[in-house]
Order: sequence, then structure tokens, then C-alpha cells
Amino acid sequence: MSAKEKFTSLSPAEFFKRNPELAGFPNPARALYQTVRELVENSLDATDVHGILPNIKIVIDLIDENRQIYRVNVTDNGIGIPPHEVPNAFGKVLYSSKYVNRQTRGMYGLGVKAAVLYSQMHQDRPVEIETSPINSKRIYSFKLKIDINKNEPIIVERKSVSNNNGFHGTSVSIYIPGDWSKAKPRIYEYIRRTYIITPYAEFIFKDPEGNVTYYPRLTNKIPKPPQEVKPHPYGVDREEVKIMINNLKKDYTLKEFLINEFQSIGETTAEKLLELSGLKGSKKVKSLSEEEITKLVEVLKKYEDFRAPSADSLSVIGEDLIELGLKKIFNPEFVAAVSRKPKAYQGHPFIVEAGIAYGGSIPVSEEPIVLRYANKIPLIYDEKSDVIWKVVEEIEWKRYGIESDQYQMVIMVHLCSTKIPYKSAGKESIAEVEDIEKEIKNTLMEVARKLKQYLSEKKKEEEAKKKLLTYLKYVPEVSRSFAVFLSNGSKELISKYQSEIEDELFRIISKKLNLTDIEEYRKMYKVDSE
Ligand SMILES: Nc1ncnc2c1ncn2[C@@H]1O[C@H](COP(=O)(O)OP(=O)(O)OP(=O)(O)O)[C@@H](O)[C@H]1O
Repeated sequence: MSAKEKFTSLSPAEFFKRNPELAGFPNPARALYQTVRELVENSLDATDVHGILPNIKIVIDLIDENRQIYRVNVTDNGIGIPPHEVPNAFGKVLYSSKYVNRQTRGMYGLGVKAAVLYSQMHQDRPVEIETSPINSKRIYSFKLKIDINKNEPIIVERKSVSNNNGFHGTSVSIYIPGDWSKAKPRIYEYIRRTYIITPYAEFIFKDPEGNVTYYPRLTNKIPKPPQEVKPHPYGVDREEVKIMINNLKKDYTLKEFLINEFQSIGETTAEKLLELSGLKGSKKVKSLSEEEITKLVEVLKKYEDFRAPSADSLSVIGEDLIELGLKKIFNPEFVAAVSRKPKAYQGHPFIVEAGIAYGGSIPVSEEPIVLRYANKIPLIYDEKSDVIWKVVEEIEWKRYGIESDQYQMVIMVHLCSTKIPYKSAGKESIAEVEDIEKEIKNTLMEVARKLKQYLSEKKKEEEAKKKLLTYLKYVPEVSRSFAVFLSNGSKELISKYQSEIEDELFRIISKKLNLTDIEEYRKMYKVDSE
């Protein structure tokens, strides 16, 4: 037996080609769903993040029946991609415009490349991209593949035509082996849930069976786009500080570096930090030794008086739009939403928002319908391993007026952050970070209190209604007594008065009780006035 092992290295592209399940591509059904997701999320990032109302078109065609190869095409009206960036954006794993301190759906620089790798593993057509940046005079088209060994793009074809109609945006087509019948419910659910959280977007979806679904824009109100912000001192480690220093274009002193490159550090705080670390503020930051960087980062982590991380980098949906989306899709009897103040975990700002829809056309089921969102992405798979599900399960819904074991309720939770702690690169579930878990619980309890108030008012009203209904049966008796009293014994007058008083009493009660079927009650309680 040989004890020798052979050592080699893998390029990131080869790593994800070997382990496609890590990026959400374990089988053809999931691959089809994941491809739609990656393309739609890139399109939305190219629109709403830049203040553009999104128009998204999704078309899936079966182009090779024998081999079950589908073409997934997604077109947007976004900011487009500069032509010199297209090859790397689609052909180099871990290349992205999203590695900045700002909330976006994309985060890893992997999604679309994972789809291209999966595509390349199973068929030979390249990925096709057409794009035109805002104000560009030309529309650029590319056909690309990935050189898996080198993790570099291979340009199969590159063209451009003149842009006569002022088009801006991007259209991407990827050829992928798929399983439409299995993926179908998930893809429809994904689009529906995306629509709930982006009611300011318009979607058109054509599926491979030829069905076209139009999701109209419900509002022109677009959430405030996120701003890029400097890192918060709690959120950096020593390697990140080293990278920041290496990338510096200016020859800063340590003090200038602290003030200019971090949020929450001004003149006074910088002085305090320098004193605590024993480092000289006048020292050139590029000349700091490894030990000095360690000392600096230790002080940044320990210092307790920093302002909380800025929430300018975040973009919430807001209570109005959450309620609008839930109302439109579920037609519930009651809806409420809460968007909380920013909080932070490990130096990363985050905001939790939640909505509850109750009753109406929501189907009854053993468990509430839970809609999980992270940075406006709906999370569909791995529901039970998500921290949101855990919190929903822990809440005693009976305390909030849900008395039955059957639920007719939709619970929506949205976490936004510059860093979502996903459990995997497939972005389907959120890890249990204590601060986030606590905040999800507080948000859900706050919105559940609104539901409780509604349900208790509804219960009170129903009880009052029941009571008043019992009074209805006395109406003929009471009217008759009054009529006798008023008529001085005249028989004709008795029946005239009785019917007038009865009419008036029924009218008052029906108005008070909001009854639509008052005639039914009248028949029920009619007594012969003769
Ligand atoms: N429709 C589009 N419009 C504009 N830019 C796009 C579009 N699609 C892709 N891009 C660019 O390509 C880059 C790479 O996309 P990719 O899906 O690989 O990763 P990502 O979105 O950055 O991160 P993640 O892996 O988390 O999805 C994006 O960061 C973006 O700059």
C-alpha cells in the first residue's frame, strides 16, 4: 500500500463545477429553479437598487426535448453592464460588483457563473448576453463560456449594434438541463413571492408550456435605494484592515485612516482609540507592523462607545408596501406590518420587517404559511432549517388570539442586512445568529399584537351582535305594545302603528348591526298583528 498522496489545487470554477450542490444546483429540477432565481435577482439588483422601476421578462423554452434542455432568458430595464466587464461578470467565478458595503441581493459573485458551469457540464451552447448601459450608443452582445481550469472567460462571439431606441438593460440566456414538471411549482411560487416583496415591479413570465402570466406593477413607489457606506469598526478583522490599507490611494497617517476610512470615527473618537492602542496617530498607516495592526483591531473590537452602524446602506420595503403585496396576493380579512429600527450584529447593520395576513381567502392549513425573505429575495427551499421558521414555531400564537389549531394566516418576515448570514451559497436559509433571532422575535411579537387587537375587537363586536340579535325577537312584541298604547283602542290604527314602529326598529337595528339580510330576520320574527 502506498502512503503517498498527490496534492493539487483547484480553481474556484473547478471547485464549484465539482460541487454544484453548494451553489444550489444538485439536480435538473433545482438547477432550473436556481437559474431563474439568479437571473431575476441580478435583474432586480440592476434596477431597484438604482432607483429604476423594474420591468422583468422571464421566458423558459424547452429547446431540446430528448435531452430536456431548457433555455432560460431574463430581460431587464436595468443599468446594463459595461462591455469590458461582461466577460468576467459571466465567466469568472467570484467576480462581482456587489462586494461593497451596501444591501444587494447578490453577495458572492457566484450565482450566474454557477448556472453557466452547470450549463457547460451538460450541453455545449454558450451563455448569451445582450446589454446596453444607460446612455450607451450601442447594444453589446456576447457568447461566453468559462475556462474551468483557469477560471477565466472564453469569448466565443462578441458583437455590437447601434442602440437606436435608447434601450438600457440586460438580457441573458442560459441553456440548462431541467425538469420542468418538478420545478414548475417552485418557480411559480418564487415569482409570486418575489412579486409580493417588489410590488413596484412588473413581471411577465412565459413558461415552457406556453402559458403567459402578467404581474402588473401595483405601485410606482420604490423603496429608497441603499447607499454604499464605509465599514463600521466592529465589522472588520485584521485581514480586512490590511486589505483596506493595501488598497489605499492616499498616503494617510493612522489617524487620517481611522477618520476617513471608517464610519462612526471622528476626531475625538480617533484620539481615544489611539490612546487605548498606544499607537502614534502620526505614523503612516502603510508602515504599520503586523503586531500594530493586531493591536489596532483589538481596540476597534473592544471600544464600546461607537455609534451603531449606519442604516443608509439598507433598503427596507416598508410597512405600506408589505401590506399592499400581502393584500393583493392573499385577499385577507386583516393585514398588518411592522418595519423596525436598525440594529447591528458583529458590526453589520440589519433591519427586520414583518407582516401578517389573516383570514379572508387564505387557505386553512395545519401550519401558518411562512414567507421568508432576505434582502428582498424569497427563500423557498430548506424552510424548516431557517431561523425565521424556528422563531415562528416558538411563538405561542394562542396568546395572540389564534384559538384554533388550524391556521388561516400568512406570516412574512424580511431581513435586510449588508451581510445576511446564509447557511450556504445557494441562499435558501438563514443561520441562527442570536441578535437577529431576537429581533425577528420582537418584530413578530409587535405585528402579532396588532392581530391580537383586531381579533379581540372582532370578538367583542361579534358578541355584541349576538346580543342585539336576541333583541330582534322582541321587536314585534314591543311594537305591538306601543301601537296599542298609541292607538286608543282603534284596530286599524294598531296595525298601522305596529308596522310603522316595527319598520323603524328593524331599520335602526339593521343599521347598527350592519345586517344585510334583515328581511330574513323579519320573516323569522313576524307575528300576526291581528
Ligand atoms: N442583469 C444584470 N444587470 C446588470 N449587471 C449584471 C446583471 N447580471 C449580472 N450582472 C453583473 O454580474 C455580476 C456577477 O453576477 P453573479 O450572479 O455571478 O454574482 P452576484 O450577483 O454579484 O452575487 P451572488 O453570487 O450572490 O448572486 C454582478 O455582480 C453584476 O455586476
